[in-house]
Formats: sequence, C-alpha cells, structure tokens
Amino acid sequence: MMAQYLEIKSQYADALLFYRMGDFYELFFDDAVAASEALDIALTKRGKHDGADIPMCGVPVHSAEGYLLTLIRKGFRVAVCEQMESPAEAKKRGSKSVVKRDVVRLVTPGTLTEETLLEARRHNYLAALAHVRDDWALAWTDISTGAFHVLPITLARVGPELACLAPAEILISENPHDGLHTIFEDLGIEPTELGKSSFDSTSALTRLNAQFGVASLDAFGQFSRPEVSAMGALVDYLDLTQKGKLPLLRPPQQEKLHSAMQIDAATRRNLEITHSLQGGRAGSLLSVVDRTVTAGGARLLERRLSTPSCDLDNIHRRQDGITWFREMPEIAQKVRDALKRVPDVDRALSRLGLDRGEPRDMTAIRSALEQSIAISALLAEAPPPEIVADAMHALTGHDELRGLLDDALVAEPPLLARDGGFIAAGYDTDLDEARKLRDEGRGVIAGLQKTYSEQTGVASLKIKHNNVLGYFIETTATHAEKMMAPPLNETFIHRQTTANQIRFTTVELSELERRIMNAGSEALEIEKRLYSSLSRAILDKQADMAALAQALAEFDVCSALADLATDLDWCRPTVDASRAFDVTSGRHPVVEKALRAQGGSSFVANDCQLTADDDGASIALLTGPNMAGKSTYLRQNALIALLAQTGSYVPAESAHVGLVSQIFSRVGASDDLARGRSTFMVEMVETAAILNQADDRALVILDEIGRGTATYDGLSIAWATLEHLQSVNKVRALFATHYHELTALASKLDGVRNATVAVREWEGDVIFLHEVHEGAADRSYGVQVAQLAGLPPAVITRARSVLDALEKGERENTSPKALIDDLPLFSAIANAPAPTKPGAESKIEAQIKELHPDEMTPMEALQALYHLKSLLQDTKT
Ligand SMILES: Nc1ncnc2c1ncn2[C@@H]1O[C@H](COP(=O)(O)OP(=O)(O)OP(=O)(O)O)[C@@H](O)[C@H]1O
Repeated sequence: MMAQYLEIKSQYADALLFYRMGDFYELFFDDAVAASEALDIALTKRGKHDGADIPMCGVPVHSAEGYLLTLIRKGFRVAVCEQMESPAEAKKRGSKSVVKRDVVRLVTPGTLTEETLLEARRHNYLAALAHVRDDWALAWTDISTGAFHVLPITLARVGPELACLAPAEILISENPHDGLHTIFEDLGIEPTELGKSSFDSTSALTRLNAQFGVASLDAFGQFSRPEVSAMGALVDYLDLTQKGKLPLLRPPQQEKLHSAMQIDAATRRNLEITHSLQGGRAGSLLSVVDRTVTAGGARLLERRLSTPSCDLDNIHRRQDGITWFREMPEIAQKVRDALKRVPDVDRALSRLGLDRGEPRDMTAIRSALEQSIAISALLAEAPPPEIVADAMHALTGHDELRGLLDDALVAEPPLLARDGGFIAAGYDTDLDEARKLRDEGRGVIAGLQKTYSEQTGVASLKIKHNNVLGYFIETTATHAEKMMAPPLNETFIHRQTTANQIRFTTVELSELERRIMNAGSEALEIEKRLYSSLSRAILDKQADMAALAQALAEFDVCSALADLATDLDWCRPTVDASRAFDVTSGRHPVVEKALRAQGGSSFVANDCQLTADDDGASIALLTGPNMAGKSTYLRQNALIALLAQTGSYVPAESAHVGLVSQIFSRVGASDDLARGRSTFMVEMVETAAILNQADDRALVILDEIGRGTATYDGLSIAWATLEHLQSVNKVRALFATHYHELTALASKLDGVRNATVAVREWEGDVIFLHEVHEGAADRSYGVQVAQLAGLPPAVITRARSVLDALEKGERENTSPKALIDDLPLFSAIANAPAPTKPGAESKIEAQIKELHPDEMTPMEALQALYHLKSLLQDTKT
C-alpha cells in the first residue's frame, strides 16, 4: 500500500494527497505534518518507512469538505485520491492485492465548485495570463458558473485588470516575464506556474475546439495567439485538476480593453469599491449598494461595480431598466419576492455538469423554472424597456424540462443522491414497484397468500418465512395429496415435509422473494439511472439554463438598484459623450450611511462643477481645514462617476457625467514596508502612474499630494503635478491640499479654480460645516483639530505659540529659525501645573458636592462661599 501511496504522491508533489482508506482520507509523511498543523488535528504514526516512523493524520470522508476549505484558504492544493474498486473486488485478484486507487480531482482555489467552499455572492475566478512577444492576453473562467472571458491587453494593464478581477488563482507559464514579479507582489498573488506546453497556442486551439464542440473558434470571434494561448492554458489546467471531467463552459466572450472604465489597483483600494481599506466587504461601496436577493444577482452587481462601462448604449439600457422598475414599485416588489425564491442556477448547473451534483441541484433548476413563469407574467404587465425585454426571452419555452422535473422530483429531496428517495412516486413504474416491494413486502406476500389460498381452495394456506428456506408456502399435511397432484403440482413445487406440515414454493414466490430482497438496492439503482437521465435532460438545455440564470440576475440587479434609488433618493444621471462633470447636492453613500447609523448629524450634500472645455482641463483646487470633509468630497465625486457608468442611479439631486475613461485616485497615505517602500515612495509611485497614464477623459482625485516630505519639497511637487495635469493630461480633477500657496495658481492656469470647505470659528474652536464653496482657505486649523483629538494641553499651548511665531515671521519676513529661538522652551510651558484630566473631579467641585444648602444657616453659607473663593485663588497661583 505504501508503494502505491508513494507512486501516486510522486505525481502530486506540490499538493497534499488525501489518500482514501475506507471512511477516511489519510495523509502521510510531510503532508501529514503540514495538514495536522493547518487543521489542528492529531498527528499519529503508522508503520515504518526506511526504518523511520511514518507520520499520519486523517479526516473522515463525510466531513472532508470543511477540512478542504481550511486547507484551500491556507493556500494548500489538495489531490483527492479515491478507491477505484471495493476491497472485495481487490481480493478477487489475490489475497494480498491492494485496492486500486487514483486521484479523481486536484482541488485548488480557482477550481472549486462545492457550495460550502464558495462564497455564494462572489465569483471565483481562475485566470491565465499569456503573451507572445509584446502582445498579452488575460483569460478567466469561473467553473462554478461557466463564465469564460478573454481580454487582449498590454503589460501595463496586467496589474489593473488583475486588481479588477481579483482571481482566486492565476496561471502563468514557467520562467515568467520579468515585469510580472512586481505586479504579483503588488497584488499579493502567488501565481501557479504551468509548463510551456500548457500555453502552446497550436495545441490550445485543438483543446478549445474540443471543449466547445466546434471545428473552429471563428464562431465566437477572431482571437489572437496570446488569447488562444491563455484560454488554452485554462482548459488544460481544468483538464489536469478535474481529471478529464471538463466543466460546462460558456463560449468564450471576447472583452475589449477600453470598453470598461480603467481603474488601477491603488485607486480601487482607495475608493473602497468592493472591499474597505480594512479588507472586508463592510464599509465598501458594494456593501451599501447591494440590495440583490439572489446569489447570481450579487455576483453580477459586484462585476458591474468592478468594471463600470464606457459604452453609452449599455449604460442607458441599464438606466432604463432601473427607471422602469422604479416607476412600477408594486410589480418590482413582486418580482423581488419571486426572485428571493430563485436558487443559484449557475452553480447548480456547474455541479451537474461536473457530475458532482445532488438532487437539490435539480430542484434548484426546477424552482428557477417555476419562478421564471411567475416573473415573466409580472414583467408582461407593462411594456418593458429593451434590457428587460431582451432578458425576458430567456424565461419562457422550458415547459418540457419543467414538466419533467415536476413529475420526476419530490418536493423536498434528501441531501445526497446516494440515499435515494428523491424521485417522485408515479414517475417510473419499475421504481414504484421496487419501492412497493421494499416498503410493503409483507403486504404483497399477504396478497399472494390470498391468491394461492383461493387457487388451491385451501383456506389455511399460509406464506411464511424462515432463515433456511426464506419464503415458503405451508399447508397442513392433510392437503399434501391435492397439492402434489396435477394441476396444482405444476405451480407448487415441494420443498419440505414436517410432521404435520408440508411446504412448497412457486416460481412466482421465489421471484418475489428475490425481488423483495433486492428491492431496496434495486430502488436505489433505478433512482441512480433516473438521476443520470434527468441530469442529461438538464445539461442538454445547458445554454438555455445559463441564459435563464443571466436573465434572472439582470432583473435582480435592475430591481435592486431601483429599490436603492427610491429608498435613498438617488437620481438618474445624464451620461453622455461630453466632458461634463456637474453634480448638484452629491453625497458619499458610505459616509452618509455611517452617519445615519450613528443617528448624529446628517450628511451635508455638496455640488461639484468640473465641466471641461473641449480641449482643456478642469481642476478644482480644494483647500480647507483638516477634518472638514475634503477626502470625503473627493471620493464621493469619484464614486458618483463610477456609479453613473455602472448604469446605476447616483447619490445626488442631479448629475451630468461626460464619459470617464479612467479614474485615478491618490488618497491618504499608507506605507508598504513589506516591499521596502516608505509612505512618500508609495505616494510618488502612484502619482507617477497618474501623470504618465491619465488622458483627457480621465477623472483624477489627488489628496494632499507631497505631504509625505519636507514642506518645500512637497509644495514644489504638488505645484508641478498640478501644472502637468492642467497642461499635459488635461483632466477633470479634484486636488485637495494644505499648501495654501497653490491657490494662487487658480488665477494663472486656465480651468483651475479654488474651492474650500467651510468651517466656523467659535471661541477658539472650529465647527465643521462640511460645505464646499468657491474660494480658498487660508488656514488649516490643524492645532484645533489636534486639540479635539486629545493632544495634551501643554503640547497644544506650545503648538499655538510656535504657529503664531511662524505666521508672524512670515508676515514680517523674519527667518522662522530666529523666531523660534526667541520662544520660551517647551519645558517652561510643560512645567506649568498639570491640567486636570478631563472627567476628573477638581478640588472645588468636590467641595461644592459636599455642601447641603437646605441644611445651612445663612452664616455657614457665607463662610462656605468665602472658602470656595479662596480655593479658586489657590488653583490660579
Ligand atoms: N459632507 C459631509 N457631511 C457630514 N459629515 C461629513 C461630510 N464630509 C465629511 N464628514 C465627516 O467628517 C469626517 C472627516 O472627513 P474627511 O476625512 O473627508 O476630512 P478631511 O478634510 O479630508 O480631513 P484631513 O485633511 O484631516 O484628511 C468624516 O469622517 C465624516 O464623518
């Protein structure tokens, strides 16, 4: 057995081998050590190899999925090795024969199909990156839904596209291109390297033609060599991991590089589109926007938010869909109620296709078909817009399949096909009979006894059972002669005579007995056969079912965005080919929601006017105090552009967005010490990307550029950046800064204007109004904000005097150093009496608490007052 183990393991060196032994998957050697640690299970030993103990651990087969999930999440790949015959079959070949075993599947992050291993509301992409000289292509698939796409790209776009896709696994050819290391490092992805043959475009063509059952790929589009190579690598890897059982894949969909808004990895992170900066979904734009009620809808929405469109027709079609649902709230509600009952058709289909399905996957298809009829009737109540009408075609015409599944399946099938019990009564007569025999064996025997008793005229005839004879017919010995003479002896075959009884059998009874005995397993066998034929019937309609799933997801997304727009009072933006960007009363959806949840102040809506001339830039230079809401304002406008091009309504009173081809954002500082980059370096790398790539359709938001270095260096960099954006990139941009010197540029550069976030000063404190209006701020109120944050009062006092000195120096043109030299040292201020800690009780307060005015004489009251006054004087000196 160990020899067999080692032989199989040698083929899967980079995976843990789950070696099936009866009811367990066992792991040995290093695999056992690694798995026991990762799964926190006991490490034992079994036998010896080369004189040393063999480490071993195991997981029960019935709960293996949970363990698999943990291992995959921890970055392992698992080869599942099953027994290919029963021990009895092995024995037939000789008493020492080892049960045949083989790997049936290699489980990797990108090739999961099990419900428990997948996140229902997210795609699980497997991607492959290929290049032929300087031409690159990215192909990706989600085998749990059948999606299959390919995109020709450039090396520069690899990072952004991968950031958008966020694949669970990415395949590259061995000895990868030098440029890829940094990209993968940036994204924190560990690619899977395949041999060069997996990427060979000639054999890829053959593989792809076979996979899609065509003689040539021309039917799906004209594909370049890198595209074919990337797609071929995907199919090759699926073949390898699924051991020849290829999943159902939709025909390759060829994407265009510029059909979607380009958003690079840093911008994606900064805008917190699908994940917040903390990494989770909570706090992201998606978490606020997602009101879908089906898993398919949720996946579609996430994909749309990740890839806002640049195709005006597409955007308008989607908007029309939302508007339609908004205008008919009652129908929309009913559609959403029906959608809530729609299971995950895509993933059910995929499991059936890979022969990993269970009866529930079939009932999932049945429920979807049932709800489709209801939804189709609801949608027909008013003339639908194009997007809805197109999708509606996919809902109908499945009566045959629905009828079949309706007739064939019980209402609530058991979890596993192998337990049987999922085929409905009345669907198959053989099955009904087998079940009848299994369940009502005794009843059938009683019926036969009655028949025989009538046929023989022996009222006392009985059918009995014992372990030696099995079922037999018994009469008293008095009937022996009659029973053993013609014509009865033709039917009744004598088996045994006892003192008083005589026993017979019949061909019919023997057959019945055999059938009763086998009925249980026969019922299971028949169900297995019926399961396969139902599965085939569903898979024959795979393309229709996939289209149905897509249509249902589309209705879900449209109606969910309509619900959101109505509930949160969002507007339909005008999206066109102009270079406008004009938002009235825009809001930040995530901050607004957070403020509402806290129940405190409400969000202050702000306008944004960035409409550019035909060939110029339009840049708003935003100054204002810390904490005033600059970052929020910057982000909210980027998110409005993004939402508008997703086809969604937007959080504003009105919005006009001329197509944005790229969004860039440099917001906030973060360092990347793991990669040896300081905060400032990260900032500069991101700024360089913007200045090198932004075109005149880009929307750029830059927050406090240059703040990570010395004041004059920072100011100079910010200055030059602003000029470059205005004169070379000619972008629409929001540029927030604390370098108030920059505001002077507004009068010098065309298309640059100043805006500021208002605050009010009151008794030395600042009150944040969060209102953005024309003009420039002259101060940052940093010291006040620091005070709010709880910096020790001595530090605040000291900071105020330093600030006053610096400002005075600036006015009087004195060197700051000379001025600061004149200031008393910090120690002078720090030696001042320690301020009472906020919340701690002062001496005076304590004394006042001790006073009981109702119990005091006027004299005592006067004395107490004098005493308090003297205390006050004590604290002041
Ligand atoms: N329009 C608004 N209405 C209400 N509250 C807002 C608004 N904008 C921002 N805020 C609140 O103010 C806080 C600070 O906002 P933000 O981080 O945008 O300030 P900032 O000006 O960028 O500050 P800094 O310059 O210190 O980075 C937010 O967390 C939010 O709670």
